Amino acid sequence: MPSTDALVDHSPPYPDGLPSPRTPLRHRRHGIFDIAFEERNSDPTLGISHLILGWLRGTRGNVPYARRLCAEIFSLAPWPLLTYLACNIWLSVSSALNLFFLSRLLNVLEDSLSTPGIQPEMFQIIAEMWLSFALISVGVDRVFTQSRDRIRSHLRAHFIPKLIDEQPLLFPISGSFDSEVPGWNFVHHLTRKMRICLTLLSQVVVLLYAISHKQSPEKELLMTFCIVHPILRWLAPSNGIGSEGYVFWTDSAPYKRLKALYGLAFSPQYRGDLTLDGVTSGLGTEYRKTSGNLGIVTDSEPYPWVGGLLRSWYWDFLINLTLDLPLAVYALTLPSRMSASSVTSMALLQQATNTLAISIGEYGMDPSSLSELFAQAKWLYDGISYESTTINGHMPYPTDKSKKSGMSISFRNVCLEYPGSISPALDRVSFDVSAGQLVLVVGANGSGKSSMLKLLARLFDPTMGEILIDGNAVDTYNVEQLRRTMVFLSQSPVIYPGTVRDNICIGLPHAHRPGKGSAPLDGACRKGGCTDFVTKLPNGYDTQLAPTFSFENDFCDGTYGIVSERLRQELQTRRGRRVDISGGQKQRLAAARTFMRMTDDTRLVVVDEATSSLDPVAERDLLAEFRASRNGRTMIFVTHRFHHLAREADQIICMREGTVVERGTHDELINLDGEYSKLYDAQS
Ligand SMILES: Nc1ncnc2c1ncn2[C@@H]1O[C@H](COP(=O)(O)OP(=O)(O)OP(=O)(O)O)[C@@H](O)[C@H]1O
Repeated sequence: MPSTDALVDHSPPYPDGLPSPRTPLRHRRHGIFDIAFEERNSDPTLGISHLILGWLRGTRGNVPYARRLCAEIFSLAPWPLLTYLACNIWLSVSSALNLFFLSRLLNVLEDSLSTPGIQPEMFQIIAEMWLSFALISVGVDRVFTQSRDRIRSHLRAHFIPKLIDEQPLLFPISGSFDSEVPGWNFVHHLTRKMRICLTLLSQVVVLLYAISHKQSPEKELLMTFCIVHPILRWLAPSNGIGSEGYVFWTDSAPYKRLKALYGLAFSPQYRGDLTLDGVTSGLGTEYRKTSGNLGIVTDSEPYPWVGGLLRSWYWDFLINLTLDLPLAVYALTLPSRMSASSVTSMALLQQATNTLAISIGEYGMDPSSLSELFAQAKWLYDGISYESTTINGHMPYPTDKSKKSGMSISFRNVCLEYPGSISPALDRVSFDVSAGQLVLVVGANGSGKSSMLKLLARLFDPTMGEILIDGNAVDTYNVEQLRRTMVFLSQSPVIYPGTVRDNICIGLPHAHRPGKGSAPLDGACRKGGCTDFVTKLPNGYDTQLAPTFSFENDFCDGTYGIVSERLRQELQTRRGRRVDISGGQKQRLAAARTFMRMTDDTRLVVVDEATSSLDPVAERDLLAEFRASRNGRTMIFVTHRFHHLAREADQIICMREGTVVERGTHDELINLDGEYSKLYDAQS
C-alpha cells in the first residue's frame, strides 16, 4: 500500500481511550430508517463496576493531556477563564436561587395569611433581593458571553498556527477537531458538565429545603414523591440506543429520489444546467409520482428526542405519571388537610420537581462523555506534535546548488495501488529521463499519467519498486527541499479563496511576496496569459476571487428572521462581490502561479494536462512560454493534444492501463504502428 499521509487517514478509528467495541452491532428500524448501535455491557452481572472500570481504563491515559490543556488554557487567558467559570457557577445555581426566593416569598405569604399585617420589612428584603438577583443575572449573562469570546480568540490565535505550521497538508485534521477553535469544545463541554452537576445539586438542595421547612405531617411522603420522578428519569433503562450513540441510514429508493428532486428544484447551482439539459418542467410531476411511491411513512430522522426511540413505552408512561405525583397524592389522599397555603406550597414543589426533571434531561442529552473530552485533548496534542509517516531523508536537494541543471529521473518497476481500489494504478513502470530533457507523457484516460507524476512530488509513495532522482532513491532526500525544486501545473487547478495576487503568489515565502505592480508578478501574469483579464477586473490584482470567509451554514446565512428586500441588498453590498472567472481563466491564473514559483532552484517543471480549457491560441502561447523558460530544467508535459510538441520532445512515454507500453522519440514511435501512432493519428 502506498505509505502516504495524504492517503492514509490517521484519525483514530475509535476515539482513544474509549473501550473498543467487541460486542456485535444491534439493529433497529424506525420508519424508513435503519439504526445500528453497539450494545455495551451485555452481561448484567458485570454491572456498574464494569462500566466505571472501563471508563477509568479508557480515560486514564488521556488525563495528562486534559491536565496539560487545562493548564495551557489557564496560562493563555487566566482572567477570562476565571470569569467564565464564575459566570458558569452563577448560571448553574441561579435557577435554584430563583426557586429559593420564590419559596421564601410563598412562606411569608402563608405566614401573613395566618397572621395578617406582619413582616412588611421581610417582604421588602425579599423583593430587593429578587430584583438584585434579576439584575445580576442580566450582567452575568453579558460578562459570560464576553469572557467566552475572549477565551475562544486566545485559543484560536494560539493553537491554529501551531497546527498549521506542522505540515498542514498532511495532518489529517478532519475528524479530529469538531470546532474551528481547537480546545474550545473541551472547555465548553467540561464547563457544561460542571454546570449541569451544580444545577442538579443546587436544585436538589432547594427542593429538600423547601420540603423540610414545611410543618406538615405528610412531609416525608411529599419528599419521597418529589424525588421519585427525577430518580426514575435518571435510572430508567434505555433500550441501548441512546447509551453510546448510533448511526442511521435508509435504503428507501423513493425517499432518496425525493431528496434529490428537492435538491434539484431548490439549489441555485443546478438552475443553469437544468435549463440547458431541458429540465424546465416536469419536476413537480416527478416529485408527486415519487411521493406516491413512498406513501405515508415515518420519515422523520431518528434523532434521540424522537418519541419512543430511546425507552420502552411503559418507562415513559411511569416517568410521566410520577411527574405529577406529589400534586395528585396531595389532592387525592389528603383532601381534609388541603388549605390555600398548602396549594401554593404544592405549586412550588411541583415547579421545583419540574426544574429538576429538566436538568436531569439536559444531563442525559449531553452528548460528550468525559472520556471523549479527554480524548479530544489528546488529539489536539497529537496534532501539534504530529510527525509525517513519509520517510524524510537527510540528503539536501539540490546536492549542488551552484550547478544549474535539470533533474534526472528513473522509475524501476514502480507499482502503485490506491487504498481500496481493485486494480493497480501503476503496474511495473520503468523508464529513465535524463537531466534537462523535454518529455511528453501520453495515454488514454485513466492510464496512470497523473499518478506517476504525483509520485515524484511524494504525494504518495509507491507500493513497490524504486524511484531515483539524480541517481539516489527519492526518499533519501529531504522532502521539503525536493518539492521546492519542482513546479507542478495540475490538471484541475484550484482557485484558492483570496485575491488574484494571493492566488498567484501562494506558496512564496512572505519575504519574496511582490508588492503592488512588481515586475515578477507582472511577468508571471503575462507568461500565464492573464494580464488582459486581470487588468479588467474591478480591483486588478486585489480582486477577491472567492469570499475569504463565509458564514453561510445550516443555521445562518448572514440574515436572521424575516428580512426585507432592502436589508438583503444591504447585506449583498456589505458582503462584497464575488468575482467568478471562467475555466480557461482559472487555468491561466494557475499557470501564472507556476511561473511565479519558478526560481533558480527549480529543476523540474511538470505540466499535467493544464491547457484543456484554453483556446488554441492561448494554449500555443502558454506552451511556448513554458518551453522558453526551460533553461536546462527537466520538463514533463502530459497532454492529449500533443502533435505540436511531439517532434520537439526528447522522449515520449506512452502509457496504457498503468504500464508504459512504448517509449522513444516521435520518429521512433510513429513507425511502430502501435499505441502512440494510434493516439497521434486520432488527433489529425
Ligand atoms: N486518489 C485516487 N484514489 C483512488 N484511485 C485513483 C486516485 N487517483 C487516480 N486513481 C485511479 O488511478 C487510475 C489512474 O488515474 P490517473 O489519474 O493517474 O490517470 P490519467 O492517465 O492521468 O488519466 P486522465 O488522462 O483522465 O487524466 C485510474 O483508474 C483512477 O481511477
